[in-house]
Amino acid sequence: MFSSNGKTISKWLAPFGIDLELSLSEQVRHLVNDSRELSAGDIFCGVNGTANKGRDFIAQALAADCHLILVECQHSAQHGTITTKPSTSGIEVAIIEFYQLNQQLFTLASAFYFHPHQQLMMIGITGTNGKTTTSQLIAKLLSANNQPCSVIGTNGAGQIDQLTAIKNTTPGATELMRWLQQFTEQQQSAVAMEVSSHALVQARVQASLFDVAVFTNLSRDHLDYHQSMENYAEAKFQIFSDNGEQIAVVNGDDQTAQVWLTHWHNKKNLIVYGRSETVKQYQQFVYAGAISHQHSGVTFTLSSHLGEVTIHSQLIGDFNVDNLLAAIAVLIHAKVSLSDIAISVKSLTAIPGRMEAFSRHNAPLAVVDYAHTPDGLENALKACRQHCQGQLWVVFGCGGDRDRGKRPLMGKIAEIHSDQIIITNDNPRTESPEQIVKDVLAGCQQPEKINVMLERQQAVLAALTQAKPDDVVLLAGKGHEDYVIIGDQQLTYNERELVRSTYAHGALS
Ligand SMILES: CC(=O)N[C@H]1[C@@H](OP(=O)(O)OP(=O)(O)OC[C@H]2O[C@@H](n3ccc(=O)[nH]c3=O)[C@H](O)[C@@H]2O)O[C@H](CO)[C@@H](O)[C@@H]1O[C@H](C)C(=O)N[C@@H](C)C(=O)N[C@H](CCC(=O)O)C(=O)O
Ligand SMILES: Nc1ncnc2c1ncn2[C@@H]1O[C@H](COP(=O)(O)OP(=O)(O)OP(=O)(O)O)[C@@H](O)[C@H]1O
Repeated sequence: MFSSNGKTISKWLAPFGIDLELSLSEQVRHLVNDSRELSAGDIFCGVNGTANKGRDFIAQALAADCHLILVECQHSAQHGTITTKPSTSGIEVAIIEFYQLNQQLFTLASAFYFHPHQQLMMIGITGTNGKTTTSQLIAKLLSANNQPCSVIGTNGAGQIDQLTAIKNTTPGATELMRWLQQFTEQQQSAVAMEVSSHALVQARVQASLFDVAVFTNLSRDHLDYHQSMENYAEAKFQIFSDNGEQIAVVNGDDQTAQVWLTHWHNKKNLIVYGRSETVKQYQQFVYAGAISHQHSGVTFTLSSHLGEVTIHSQLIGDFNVDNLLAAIAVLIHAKVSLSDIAISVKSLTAIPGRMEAFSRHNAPLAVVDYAHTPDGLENALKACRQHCQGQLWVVFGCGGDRDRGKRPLMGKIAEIHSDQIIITNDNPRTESPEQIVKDVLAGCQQPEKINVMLERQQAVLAALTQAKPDDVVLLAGKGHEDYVIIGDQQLTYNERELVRSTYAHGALS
């Protein structure tokens, strides 16, 4: 049996106790765990999930002319049992019962694709906020320093200027290994990938995958899935491996990280970053001091265990200083000199939809940002305030069919940190938009500064028109997304384009 790149994988299933001889001339394509994505020649891995069982999709896999079917079985005694069924084109396809297929999928996919991660510096970034930004900063900075680095995350997978959309922030093991194999073929030397708490709990990835594990911060999110903050923190902690080789890069200013650090007295492979002097106590540290904010960005003194350098960046807001520090720690680990780091940071531009600022003569500064959690909104507003001479406006909403508890918290935060508020649609999905707004308003006490305008484009244009040139308008929640989900419909909506075209051509009166 041969994989798509021609190397033999005839012994692929032997370590899993499955003795299957397939003809060496047969060509197989990819491992796929979703029947909706199968093509002829693929191997279908029918795992059991939270809602479905893999064997429910055997018929689809046969209809897709797949090469082989692995299907998760209930009992270990069934493991390795092989039956056959004809595919649509009449070929007998082997169906192999596989015990704990879901748990084994990572190892199975790694072996199938010849452990591509071993040829790459694997950088995993986890935390409630900052994963996308930090991963893209790392990729841009490493690539600028002759270490081509791809990304995998919310914005897609691939090289930073040609991302392909993917279903999950952190793909399942089969899709992940396929991407990694592609990156090795493209002569990439590193991958900066976002690691969601869901992926860690569901074993889509293993800690041992990562040469570098970055933790940004922890705040309230995804409680519908994790139930408690303790479970959520434990999920994030799973990114750290105790094999002694992985380097942990953690935010020393974050309370959850501080608890972990107290247990890590003797941990050698550790870089602690932050904006508090306390991070300097660690053997390896990255610290930002003397931070100053200008219209053109931020300037700070970077101190580290290797020395000091002045950093200027066009990015705005203190949390971007944190994201830069995390990225700089990774670059230091990758042996990039401090002076080269300073040069490459200077030419970095904002990541699309992440505190991306748009300006026009005689119009307010508009900042498009993906903030959609209470903490994210608060940080984005605080960052905008640092750059605001007049009034601070915010246009935001909350998603439907998701964590309802955060809605009044976001209302309250908007009220505390801004002068003018327009509450609008985010992705209401199947919930009533009016009810979502009511939930947001439950956290508010100053109706005089709040307007409700459900149609999002109208809300954005109203804010840009009514705000004064020295005001700042934060458009929070959509970021890079190019749609709004209302009911079951995904409608085209691109906030970055809306602002760009309004500022390029539109009349603001
Ligand atoms: C709740 C959850 O996390 N579900 C994830 C989980 O699916 P599941 O176990 O529920 O799958 P299932 O529906 O029971 O189906 C079982 C198996 O049958 C397959 N299937 C299913 C239907 C079908 O027609 N054919 C088929 O083959 C599925 O691909 C799956 O392998 O495993 C799948 C494969 O890895 C994931 O794609 C899926 O993510 C769903 C789509 C999702 O929306 N997850 C969100 C909550 C998530 O993971 N988000 C994080 C980012 C969070 C953040 O914003 O930070 C992420 O990493 O994306
Ligand atoms: N280090 C940070 N700390 C706090 N907030 C941040 C940080 N970095 C970015 N943010 C804010 O959080 C929002 C989400 O940022 P980003 O997309 O980088 O995080 P994320 O962890 O990838 O989130 P998601 O998985 O939801 O995309 C940003 O739009 C910004 O407002």
